Amino acid sequence: MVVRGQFHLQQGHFILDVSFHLPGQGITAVFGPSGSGKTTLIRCVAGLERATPGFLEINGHCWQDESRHFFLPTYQRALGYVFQEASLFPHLSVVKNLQYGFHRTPPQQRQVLFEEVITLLGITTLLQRKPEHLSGGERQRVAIARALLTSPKLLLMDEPLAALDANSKAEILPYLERLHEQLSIPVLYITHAMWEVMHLADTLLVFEQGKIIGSGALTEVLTRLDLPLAHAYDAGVVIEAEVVEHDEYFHLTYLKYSGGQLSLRRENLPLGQKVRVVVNAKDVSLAVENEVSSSILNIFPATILEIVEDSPGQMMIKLDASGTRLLARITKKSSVLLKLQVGMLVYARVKSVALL
Ligand SMILES: Nc1ncnc2c1ncn2[C@@H]1O[C@H](COP(=O)(O)OP(=O)(O)OP(=O)(O)O)[C@@H](O)[C@H]1O
Repeated sequence: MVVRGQFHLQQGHFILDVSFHLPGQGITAVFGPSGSGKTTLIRCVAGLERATPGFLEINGHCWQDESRHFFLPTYQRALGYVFQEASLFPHLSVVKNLQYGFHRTPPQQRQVLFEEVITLLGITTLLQRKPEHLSGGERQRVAIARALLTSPKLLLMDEPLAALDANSKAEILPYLERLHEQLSIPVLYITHAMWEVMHLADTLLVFEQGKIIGSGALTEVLTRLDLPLAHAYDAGVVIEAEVVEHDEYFHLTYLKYSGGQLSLRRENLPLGQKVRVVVNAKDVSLAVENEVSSSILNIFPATILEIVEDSPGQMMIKLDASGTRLLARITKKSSVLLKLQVGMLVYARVKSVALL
């Protein structure tokens, strides 16, 4: 199951020139500076622009193939589109807004149940309200539900949280996470916020000046030292882990991940719960010996994969800690004093692990 495409489109001075091959499920975050072409890509995928050459196939369904002059118009593409501002019909109640899309999909093509989507987005108690009586976060949850109820083969989300305040963003994220766990629809998710990428993305597409400069699994792309992301202030990695133990005496929670165990401040989470944690490059220091006298709890043996100058006087080090990628930002002076080299075994000391 894959989503693959290729578009070439000129608009004024701007040229979109991309080709991509993405997993057929999960969330692909589309990330890049303003004006780099993210919305243009989504418009091509939706059939709102006709790129030539152009090709698009969604899990075996061809929507465009210019080599045989084939272009499926937007209204025939089974896609859901969620924008920054939820565009609900103001005169209809929430339930009528939802039924509108649901009933337009022939019963034999429906892939989701009405009740299932309402429960998933937590909107059961909002059904009789008019959109004007909903908060921004609630409106956006209804907009997502409405898009899902059309049984799309692809969900396009163009900065769906950008217009919300911090509280509404935090309120809606768990619903997006659930959507991601429980539905197998591929999602293209445009955002400017690294925080959202780290929370939600499985795959990352990085845009610059109309081109895709990086694409692949989230951490693989986040740790590519030739891309700007690994040199941003908040550069870091995401680790998928599971809660395995709580230590009441020391007020710690232990997480298991593919490379071993991590501890963090006691969190009220059930055992077995899957979580994501972020380890920022600025919170990782390196030692050439394992100092047992250190106050740091999370220390991992790791091999240096790459070393590059990050900014004047600062180095970015890419590490492999038993199969898990880490980034460490250290001073150039420390790098010279420790005689760091590619292939060397070091100890990565992680000062802080943040639960997402
Ligand atoms: N109809 C058009 N005619 C000419 N240029 C256009 C047209 N539509 C978009 N552009 C230009 O194409 C470029 C890419 O725009 P696009 O909206 O895809 O960027 P973006 O990455 O989504 O930006 P943002 O993050 O600010 O939404 C911009 O330079 C924009 O000015």
